[in-house]
Amino acid sequence: MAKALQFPIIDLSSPDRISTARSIRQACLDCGFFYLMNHGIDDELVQSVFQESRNFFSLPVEEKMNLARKEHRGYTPLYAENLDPSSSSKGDSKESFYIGPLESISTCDLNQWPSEEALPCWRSTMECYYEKVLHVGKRLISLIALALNLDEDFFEKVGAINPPYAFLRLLRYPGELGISSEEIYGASAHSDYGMVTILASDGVSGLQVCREKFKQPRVWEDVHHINGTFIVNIGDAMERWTNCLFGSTLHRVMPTGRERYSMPFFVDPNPDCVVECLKTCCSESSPPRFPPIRGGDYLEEKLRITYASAL
Ligand SMILES: O=C(O)CCC(=O)C(=O)O
Ligand SMILES: [Fe+2]
Repeated sequence: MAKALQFPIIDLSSPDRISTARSIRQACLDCGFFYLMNHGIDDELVQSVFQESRNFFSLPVEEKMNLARKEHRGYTPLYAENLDPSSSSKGDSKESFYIGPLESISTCDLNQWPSEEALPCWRSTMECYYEKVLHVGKRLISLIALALNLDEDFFEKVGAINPPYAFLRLLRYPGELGISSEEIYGASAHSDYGMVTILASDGVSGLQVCREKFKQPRVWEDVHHINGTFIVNIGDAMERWTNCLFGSTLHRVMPTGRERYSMPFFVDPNPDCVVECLKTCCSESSPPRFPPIRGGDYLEEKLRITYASAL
């Protein structure tokens, strides 16, 4: 049995930004995960996105495959991804749908959308949620900049979020899994690749975190759902910027026998932005641990490994 874990709760509506930034800093130093409350997105909207997600995943598989993933947008079937190729050769037992930058943000819309006949409110619901959660992401990133003793618009100035490069991913983990000789994960152990991830889940358990990724054996702790909050975690780009001061924490989703829906929103750095160690996070005794890298190059390489290794 995994131990249960309680992350700090950050109140996004607090007028005291300095104190909020201080709490975020502590959460990022401790484990890189926290709950976000009073984020300003109505639960009614979140529930309608879950409902539209259920509507999509219950379409016949041929119809879903008409929207098969291209340019990182669209549908990926069960077992098509493997987030930790070292732990299992079979892919992860989840299906997903990715929505990238919208027409209003990006010069070209590469998204794929289900037909209006099949799912009339789908696109407008997803676009509405995407815009709102992106706004939350931008507010969080300016608080993270403050938490790093930087100007609050630091990540804008270095081109990380203008234009923003964020992906909403709808996930469905089936309840029933067939018999397999290998251990099957809903999502195998990984850290997220971008700056920050904002996760909504339907409350079904399964998400686990390993707070010390370099320690063996790994200790996994259950993450509880708190109604009305998002779970936020730091991704690899932020780990590289901060020279591991803010670590990207390993997490995974274990099958529990119950169907589960979740929707992570990944705020990745703009592909042209160079992610390099912040001056405030290195010194002679603590030199940069990673070379500078274009955000796009890092993401492409991680996605290539994720999809290449699944059967
Ligand atoms: O489904 C979840 O709760 C987490 C999913 C996740 O970690 C991911 O997609 O990166
Ligand atoms: Fe993740």
